Amino acid sequence: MKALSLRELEATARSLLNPRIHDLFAGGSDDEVSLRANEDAFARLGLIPRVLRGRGEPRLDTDLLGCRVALPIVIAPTAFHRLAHPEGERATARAAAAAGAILTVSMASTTAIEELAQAGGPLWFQLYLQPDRGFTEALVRRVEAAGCKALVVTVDSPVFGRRERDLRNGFTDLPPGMCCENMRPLGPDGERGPARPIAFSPALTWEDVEWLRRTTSLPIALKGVLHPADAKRALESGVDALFVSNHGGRQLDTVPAPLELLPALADALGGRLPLLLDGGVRRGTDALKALALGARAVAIGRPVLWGLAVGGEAGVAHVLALLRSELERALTLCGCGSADDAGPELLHLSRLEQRWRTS
Ligand SMILES: Cc1cc2nc3c(=O)[nH]c(=O)nc-3n(C[C@H](O)[C@H](O)[C@H](O)COP(=O)(O)O)c2cc1C
Ligand SMILES: CC(C)CC(=O)C(=O)O
Repeated sequence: MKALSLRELEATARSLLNPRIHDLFAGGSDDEVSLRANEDAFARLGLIPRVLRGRGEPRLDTDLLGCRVALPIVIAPTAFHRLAHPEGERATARAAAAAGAILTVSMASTTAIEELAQAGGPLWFQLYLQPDRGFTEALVRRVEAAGCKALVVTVDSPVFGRRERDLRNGFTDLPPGMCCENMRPLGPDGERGPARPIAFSPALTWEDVEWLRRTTSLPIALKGVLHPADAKRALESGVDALFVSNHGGRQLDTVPAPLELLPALADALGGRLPLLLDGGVRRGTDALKALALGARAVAIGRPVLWGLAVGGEAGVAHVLALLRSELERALTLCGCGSADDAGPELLHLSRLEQRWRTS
């Protein structure tokens, strides 16, 4: 029987996965306060529907960084899909292409970007800026040549978060035969060298982002900008979008849920950059709440890994189909014909929040 919800799918994935792999995917950093906060924030925010608006069947298609997509739900970058299913990222890419959804390929993908491009769907590529600019530039050229439509630069990882589940389980490395395929430098004849480790650098600055801006004409999204002052700074660096994300609660712990930080970021930017949100999106109503608070789209991380673990390509297709139909239903129940109709008036804000937002 197919899972009726992402929660059911998560439970099935848990029963199928090796517990160390399950923990690697499910876990957060330190006390996992942010991890829990992400889902809780959606549950705590209520929706107040509008009625009798006659908007008909809702439309989900939209534009994201120059890509026409079938739904405002993006696949967030997650590492190591081949640990979830033997076909790994290839299965994810095929499911995303069939659904008309963007797949953001992780820099820690266990499949080469050229192979994923064969699925034919729109791809974004997630980058950790490496201190070796020559390597970073070569990788950017490689993903440009593969046809990626945007770069998603993750900026919340000047050091890797401390994930105690992995330390307890002794998970330190990928099994033999698997590596971060895009970290293998291409030689002059196209042969691939050994994979380099991904470097996390506390020395990176806005100047590195500006260097990247000068180095590529691809749209650039910064992932993990949470402070309104940084959002304003991002405008000056010439980037094209921000991912409001706490890395699924895996980097700095006790960072509030992105949903709670979204209004202040939207206010700071005043519509000058599109915002995407990830962290804890498990229902169509969650996506609707983020859209109502000003996100252009949401992204999902772990649900895709659960789908892969349970059913490979069909499992990921099921994840996207469930969220799609739930979002359509939520929009219809709220009297919306599209995400454009969804605004903060649909949200049950506390009196305190209402006063703050109107002051
Ligand atoms: C197993 C796993 C691996 C991840 N790998 C990456 C990664 O390689 N790069 C990155 O920027 N974010 C990575 N993330 C964070 C996701 O892109 C995303 O921010 C987060 O998973 C969203 O929260 P959700 O899992 O609750 O949907 C990873 C998250 C998980 C759970
Ligand atoms: C292995 C890492 C590069 C993937 C990551 O960002 C994460 O696990 O959160």
